[in-house]
Amino acid sequence: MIPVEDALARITAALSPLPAEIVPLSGALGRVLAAPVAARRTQPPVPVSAMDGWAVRAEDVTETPVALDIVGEAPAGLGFKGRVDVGEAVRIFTGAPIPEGADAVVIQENSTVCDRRVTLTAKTWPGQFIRPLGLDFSAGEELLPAGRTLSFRDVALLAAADVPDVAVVRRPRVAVLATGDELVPPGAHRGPAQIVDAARPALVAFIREKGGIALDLGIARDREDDILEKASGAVDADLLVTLGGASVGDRDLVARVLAGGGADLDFWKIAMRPGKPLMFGRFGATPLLGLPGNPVSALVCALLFLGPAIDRLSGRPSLQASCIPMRLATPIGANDRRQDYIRATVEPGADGIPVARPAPVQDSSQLRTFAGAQALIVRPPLAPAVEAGGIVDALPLDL
Ligand SMILES: Nc1nc2c(c(=O)[nH]1)N[C@H]1C(S)=C(S)[C@@H](COP(=O)(O)OP(=O)(O)OC[C@H]3O[C@@H](n4cnc5c(N)ncnc54)[C@H](O)[C@@H]3O)O[C@H]1N2
Ligand code: MOO
Repeated sequence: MIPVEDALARITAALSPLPAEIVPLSGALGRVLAAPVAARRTQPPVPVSAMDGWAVRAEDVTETPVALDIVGEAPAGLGFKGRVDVGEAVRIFTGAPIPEGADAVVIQENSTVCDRRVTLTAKTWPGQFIRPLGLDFSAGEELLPAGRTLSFRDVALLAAADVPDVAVVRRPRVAVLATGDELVPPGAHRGPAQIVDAARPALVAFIREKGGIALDLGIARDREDDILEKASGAVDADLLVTLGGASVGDRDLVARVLAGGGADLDFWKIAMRPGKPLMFGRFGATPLLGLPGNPVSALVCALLFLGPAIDRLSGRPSLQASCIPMRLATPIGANDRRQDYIRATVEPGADGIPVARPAPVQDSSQLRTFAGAQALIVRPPLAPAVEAGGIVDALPLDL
């Protein structure tokens, strides 16, 4: 059994970011930049007004009230073609270029208009309510780094910077294959003791949530030919994830069968609970992550290993949540040699430290406590017992 950190390091070292492709900005949300993006224009491209009001020479408005001649209008996107001379004002709107000669804007709330004259009732100073050239960014400046997962805010920035398309890392294609004679898909006709395949739909969802493309290879029966045939559907995938058949039972065939069919295992079994029989290697040219069958084991391993694997293929730094200190609501015993991930709900703590309440039973078949968990308490190998009120490390899930 290898430690969790070693397993993670071996998985990420065996994978590299996928090649880039160009996508229009309309399809860029959630994609990962393959290269830094620079602004293609300066914003604002000229000094502009930040308010609706009057473009003036500040030195004409040092004493108020003062009446100025209205000599024109500066709409946004167009501006006023002439200049503002001594004793003159131009009607201006938010975003419009500041006319030549003007160096301040008086907001319209501080003005009254009579005939072709405006009376200003508030003093101003050079630069007031003017957005200088390049206030936001300048052409050629790097706006976003490679590896950035694009948010809707980034889309706004790139659009404003006149960037119509971007180079992003190709989406990882991740194939998922469940194994087991006992499994039936949710909703299908089944025998009284058959088991519903819960982990495969969960993995498909997880892969999508991580920005990958899930290739659902279905359920393979516990037969060599079926496992090999279905696994061969991953030939174009960037990663093959299998579920189950990883342990020592007579029907736990996955490692054996895939090895016969060209798989090369780097490791098999890690010092972790749940999730001991985790495998990693290659099936032909395709990287292979073999998750244990117990559904909570499979999905905790997905969080800890599949997530970072997809991040690595996607060319982004791993977004894995890091541990934070939490206070224990109930005591936990000393740990053995496997790093433990204990499902817990979380309550606010009086001193600001969140309080983690471990589910009383931690069987790796119990999906309800997994769905309801807000954190996984991480117990390193051989960690001593902790009393109620003691501090533990925990990985927040979706607090
Ligand atoms: N004698 C031993 N038995 C077991 C050991 C061991 O070391 N010695 N390890 C246990 C641990 S820990 C785990 S985890 C499981 C994992 O074994 P497998 O990967 O071979 O999993 P299966 O036997 O195929 O399945 C286990 C269990 O989970 C159900 N299952 C499988 N796939 C799914 C799915 N897609 N959705 C929902 N449930 C699934 C399956 O029906 C079994 O009930 O082995 C322990 N045994
Ligand atoms: O590792 Mo198993 O995952 O303890 O149930």
